Amino acid sequence: MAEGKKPILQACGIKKSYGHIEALRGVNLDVYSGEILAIVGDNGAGKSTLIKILAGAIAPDSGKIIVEGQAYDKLSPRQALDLGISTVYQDLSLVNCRDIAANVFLGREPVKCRLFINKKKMVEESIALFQQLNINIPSIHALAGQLSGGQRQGVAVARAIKFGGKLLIFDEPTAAMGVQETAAALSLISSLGRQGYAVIIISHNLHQVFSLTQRICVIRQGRVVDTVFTADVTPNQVVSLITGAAQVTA
Ligand SMILES: Nc1ncnc2c1ncn2[C@@H]1O[C@H](COP(=O)(O)OP(=O)(O)OP(=O)(O)O)[C@@H](O)[C@H]1O
Repeated sequence: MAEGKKPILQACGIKKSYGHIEALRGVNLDVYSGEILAIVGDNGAGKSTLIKILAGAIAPDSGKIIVEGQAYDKLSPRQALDLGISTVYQDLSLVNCRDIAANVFLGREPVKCRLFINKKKMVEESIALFQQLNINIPSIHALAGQLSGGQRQGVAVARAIKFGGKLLIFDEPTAAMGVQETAAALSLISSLGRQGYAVIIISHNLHQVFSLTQRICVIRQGRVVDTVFTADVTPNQVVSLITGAAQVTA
């Protein structure tokens, strides 16, 4: 990345086994603010294991996670969130029977007079956030259960950012979305990079990876085989890195 720029997050020598399966065999990764980085690899390569470790959902067997210069052996989910690392789940994290503002503030509602939930503040701040992120929603008072997949993802992103998210992780962000929703979700992710957030996406869709990212980290059998600038490679080269097939040159 840009010379002199410090990574917001580094994974150093991360190893993780499940019984005799070595899911990660010493993974190194740097992530920078303002970049969208794809992690690609075949099924079972270790992508999900890596992001679960970064998000504090599982602990590595060894290695370090360095966030803004501070090294950790492992993170708890709470610690990861407090450090600004947020995984954006489109389905699991919203309460369908509550409205959008309630979902943005879920569990961290502002109070007034030390007693009452300050709904007005929640609504105003949610509206401002959706404007900043250019997310279209039918109404701030709509219930989460009435939203499309893309809009739900928007609410999840708004919540992550509202509570200090600096590195947003998306696992297959457009899986199960229609064409229009996919376009809106990709445009939102793109704008996050432009606004200075760090973004990691896991995707099997190389077309998406090439249209969205600045760098691509390829994982094969638990190892990072290469991290490349998207502009410097072709999709075929990335496929070769994923599969380990030798490059055939004309
Ligand atoms: N909880 C678990 N228990 C046992 N083995 C696991 C567990 N989670 C992952 N693995 C194994 O670890 C390896 C890496 O899995 P992981 O889910 O990280 O791969 P992935 O690259 O995300 O794959 P996919 O693209 O299919 O989601 C695989 O061999 C998988 O079977």
